[in-house]
Amino acid sequence: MPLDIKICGLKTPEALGAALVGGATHFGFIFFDKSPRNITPDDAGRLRAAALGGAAAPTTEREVEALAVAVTVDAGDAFLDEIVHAVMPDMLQLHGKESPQRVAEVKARYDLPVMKAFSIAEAADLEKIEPYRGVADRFLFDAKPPKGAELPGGNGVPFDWRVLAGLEPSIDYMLSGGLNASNIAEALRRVAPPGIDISSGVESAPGEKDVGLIEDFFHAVRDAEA
Ligand SMILES: O=C(O)c1ccccc1NCC(=O)[C@H](O)[C@H](O)COP(=O)(O)O
Repeated sequence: MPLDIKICGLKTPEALGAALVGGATHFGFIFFDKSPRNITPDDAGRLRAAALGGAAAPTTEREVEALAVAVTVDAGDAFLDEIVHAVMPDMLQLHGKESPQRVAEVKARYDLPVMKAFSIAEAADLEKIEPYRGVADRFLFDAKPPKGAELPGGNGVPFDWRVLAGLEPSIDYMLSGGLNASNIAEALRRVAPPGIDISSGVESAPGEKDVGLIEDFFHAVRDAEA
């Protein structure tokens, strides 16, 4: 199976263009006002539209097919309505404490696939996914936020990937948390995840995506795959 690659926290056409040219299968927008990657639904909608037909327009079929992911944290219906209306995302990523019932409700309300994020530190944390199986379409395994961190994700810290060793092979997920061009080869070798997700590792400062770092990351992924 080809590896899914999500570049998250995009705010500029340049960064989105670099992600698409590099071969991202997913691109993420963060709708969380405490995040340095926060973007308004209207701005994300414009960026997405530009990616489909403007300055950052894709030139290959693979780029056109990349999926827009809207990332929210315990968002209510009114905010989700606004995001879905403005962005027309292909997938919703729920990165808060959403219950299985809430995930099911969101899926049904928007008729969109949902990726549910979980903070992982030890093998026991994986038990939390059980009630979400058959409800969420995909999981995202991220590190637990460091003490005092304001963000549930995007903290640039990895977790111990060995805890994924016992995971059932049928579970579809993205590996996330502190990935970068230097550690992605080891992550792919050790974990062989169906997908990977990166944000801080392609930034020059919190929330500032760097086109050069995005390119370096894709080169590292392609070298590791070769
Ligand atoms: O990135 C954020 O600022 C963020 C804020 C609130 C909820 C989720 C957030 N990010 C979600 C992602 O999917 C990130 O890509 C993921 O946590 C990995 O981030 P990083 O460790 O920085 O690569």
